[in-house]
Amino acid sequence: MSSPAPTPRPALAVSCEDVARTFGRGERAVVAVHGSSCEVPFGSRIAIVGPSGSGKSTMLHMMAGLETPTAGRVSWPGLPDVAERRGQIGVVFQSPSLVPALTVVENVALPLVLDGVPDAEAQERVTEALELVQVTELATQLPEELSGGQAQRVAVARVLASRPSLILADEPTGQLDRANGQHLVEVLLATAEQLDAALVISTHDIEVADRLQERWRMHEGRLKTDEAGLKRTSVPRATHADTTTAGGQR
Ligand SMILES: Nc1ncnc2c1ncn2[C@@H]1O[C@H](COP(=O)(O)OP(=O)(O)OP(=O)(O)O)[C@@H](O)[C@H]1O
Repeated sequence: MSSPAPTPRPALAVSCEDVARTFGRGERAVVAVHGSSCEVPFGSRIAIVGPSGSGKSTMLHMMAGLETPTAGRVSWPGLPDVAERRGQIGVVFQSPSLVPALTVVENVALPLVLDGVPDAEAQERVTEALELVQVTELATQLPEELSGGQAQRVAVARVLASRPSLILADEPTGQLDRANGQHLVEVLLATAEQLDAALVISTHDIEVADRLQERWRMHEGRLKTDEAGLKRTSVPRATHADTTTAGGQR
């Protein structure tokens, strides 16, 4: 008797339906994102461009599940297991946010330790990630001993070591010179390729955006995914969505 066919992986890493995010209340309320929708399939390479304050970080944080939308919903059809999802979504923050008391190697290993990855495998992944972003020689340094650009590369190594299937990078090259910035984008692209991950990068740098297959634009809190040059044909919509809505996760 033949064994049952494996369940195909749903195509979408994340889907946002009419999401909005307001900070503060009353007169002080700031609408960072107005109703915006998008779909990010596994394997896609997307740049989000837009001026400072247009809502790029807020949008990425909602895609990561770090911010809860005040309206609309975010779902991760291809990452339905809430417990596993934490390790599957890798976020590179605008500022590196390393743990000050831990060395570079300990910072990169931390998520793996927390996820219970066996020591030998964790060590292998950390070594590989440090090599990829070319910071091996900084392994025993503390964050306070690093330049901004070095710290950002370490933060990227920490994400790569987790081998995520959705990589969300917020201005990852903002603190790097041109050559290092280009190298980092190549590393993110190569890693996404290797992992068949979705990669979304917010950036002000048009050279970075040019390296990616699609370009979306944020303007005054509204996301436009249909600019000229956008080339994705239809993406199959998954039927079982684990969802974050206004009011929290379910
Ligand atoms: N936690 C917060 N509390 C209050 N307002 C916020 C908060 N986070 C973001 N905002 C506001 O929401 C708007 C969008 O901010 P966001 O950081 O998402 O923009 P951005 O496009 O990523 O900007 P940049 O390119 O400068 O990082 C801005 O007006 C910002 O001041």
